[in-house]
Amino acid sequence: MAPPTPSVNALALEQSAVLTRNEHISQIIVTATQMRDIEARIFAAGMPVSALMEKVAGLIARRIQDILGQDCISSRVGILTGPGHNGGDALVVARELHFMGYEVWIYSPFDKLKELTSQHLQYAQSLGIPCYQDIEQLSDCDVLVDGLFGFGLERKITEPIASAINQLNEWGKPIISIDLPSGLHTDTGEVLGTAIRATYTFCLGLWKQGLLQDQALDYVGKVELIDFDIPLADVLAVLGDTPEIKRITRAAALSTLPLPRPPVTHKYKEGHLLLICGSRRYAGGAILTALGARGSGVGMLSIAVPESLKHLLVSHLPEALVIGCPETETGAIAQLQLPDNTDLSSFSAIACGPGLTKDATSIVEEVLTSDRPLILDADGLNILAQLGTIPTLQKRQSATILTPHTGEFSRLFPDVADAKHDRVKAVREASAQSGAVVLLKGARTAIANPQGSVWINPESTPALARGGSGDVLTGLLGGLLAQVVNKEIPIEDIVATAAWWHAQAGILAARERTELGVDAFTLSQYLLGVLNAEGRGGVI
Ligand SMILES: NC(=O)C1=CN([C@@H]2O[C@H](COP(=O)(O)OP(=O)(O)OC[C@H]3O[C@@H](n4cnc5c(N)ncnc54)[C@H](O)[C@@H]3O)[C@@H](O)[C@H]2O)[C@H](O)CC1
Ligand SMILES: [K+]
Repeated sequence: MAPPTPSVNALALEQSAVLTRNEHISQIIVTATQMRDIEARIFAAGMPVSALMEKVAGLIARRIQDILGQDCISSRVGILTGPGHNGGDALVVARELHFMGYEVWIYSPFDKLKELTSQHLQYAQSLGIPCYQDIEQLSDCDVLVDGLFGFGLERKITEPIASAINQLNEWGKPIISIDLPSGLHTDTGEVLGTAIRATYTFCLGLWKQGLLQDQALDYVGKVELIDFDIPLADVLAVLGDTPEIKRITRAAALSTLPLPRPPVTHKYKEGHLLLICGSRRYAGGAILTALGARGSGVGMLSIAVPESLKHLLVSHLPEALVIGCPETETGAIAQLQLPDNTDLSSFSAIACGPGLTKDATSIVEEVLTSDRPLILDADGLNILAQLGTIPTLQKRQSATILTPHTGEFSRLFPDVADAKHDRVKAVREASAQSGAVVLLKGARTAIANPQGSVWINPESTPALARGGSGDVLTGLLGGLLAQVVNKEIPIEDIVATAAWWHAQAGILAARERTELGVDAFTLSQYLLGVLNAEGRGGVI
């Protein structure tokens, strides 16, 4: 008798469960130690190591076939094999590509191999696949598969492998790295001696932390995850209570957006953001921050600027309530002169800093005493650093978000780990010490909360490396925060969504205008295009 047809609900639940598992796996980032412990659980549960290697390498071989295309004859594939199971993976790939009809050549410079790796080498040779110890022998290959080292790399790569890797990089041929580009530290992404400059990196099972570090970006190429069905239970059992490090994914970012809006609402229910920004010297920063806030869809936007900037802001943002404040001789805000019957607690959130100059110290001190969720950026951060980051923030009870770039970060947190070496560690320490959510800008922006959880934005564009981009982010984040701050969403998730949204707008703009065409004003105009591209133009 045929098994009962699962009800639509059961299928939907199963589908949603699969999506939940896949979505969760795509967010998780692990260290080498965590990966080793997770794989140990799988082996302890009975999965033979050789079977897992066969499964993984089969998936890799099929992805390579997708990339090379079915035209096997024209592709000579060079397989670089190391002493461990990364090399084992590569040798299984060699065998499978050989059976698919590709011309395969192997580079195997190591004498001592792990047992399983040694067996695969022996079988590949028995099939007549040429095997060499000199990298020059593979100089005619069209594409190379890098199975030298994976997450087992423990120390600096030395000769003769270092020279072979440098030679490979000089050839400039496409290189597909298995798990990580050989030579990259699995956790920090630093180069251990030298490293393969990959065209593609097929990360196996779970995202390795090193692949998402700024210092790895010149080496990883286009990264993708090869999911080999690691049970989520095994992952969670190993990660346990350790604070998570997660990739900001599209699904996670979109889930935080205040969409769809309730059919019955009004402008004050959709958040009221107070921006405090600008000076006679930096009027543009105020405009760009305000345009970022406009792009967030915030219900009401108030902008406090020096009086001499008031008409300029009104001309750019007629919908905003522009508050002209008394100004210093240098053209900075001297006093926050809010409209009658309003004070700082009248707003859902406050964003303060872009273009302020350091002559607005008293203003930053005032907003720090407010009970509102507060974002500090640019000169707001420089002034906080002068006031003393930790002692100043320890007095605050409400949510604080800091959005420094690396330079501002080192001024704010001079005693914290070097943000250039290990951004995850640095941003975690800064958040724990300050009690603030800290967004450390970079090619891979990292966000930490005081409990040690970290979000990393895995995708951005060098097009954003322009003056004013950060101002747009501050406004966007402020507007988003003002809309959702009362919706029981963790502050770091809101910050992660703003970082994702901002980067996606840059990517979208660069796709249409090249990486040279994304000035900050243009960036602000592409913000809503991201949601349309995601098919979320206001409708789920
Ligand atoms: N765990 C598994 O069974 C599976 C792992 N997968 C793949 O295998 C690697 C991890 O394998 P492992 O053998 O632990 O490490 P590596 O392959 O990276 O090999 C490291 C190997 O090299 C030695 N070594 C370390 N540093 C150096 C150095 N600087 N110079 C020379 N030799 C060095 C070290 O002693 C090790 O023996 C993982 O990335 C996956 O690719 C499969 O995907 C699934 C099964
Ligand atoms: K590798």
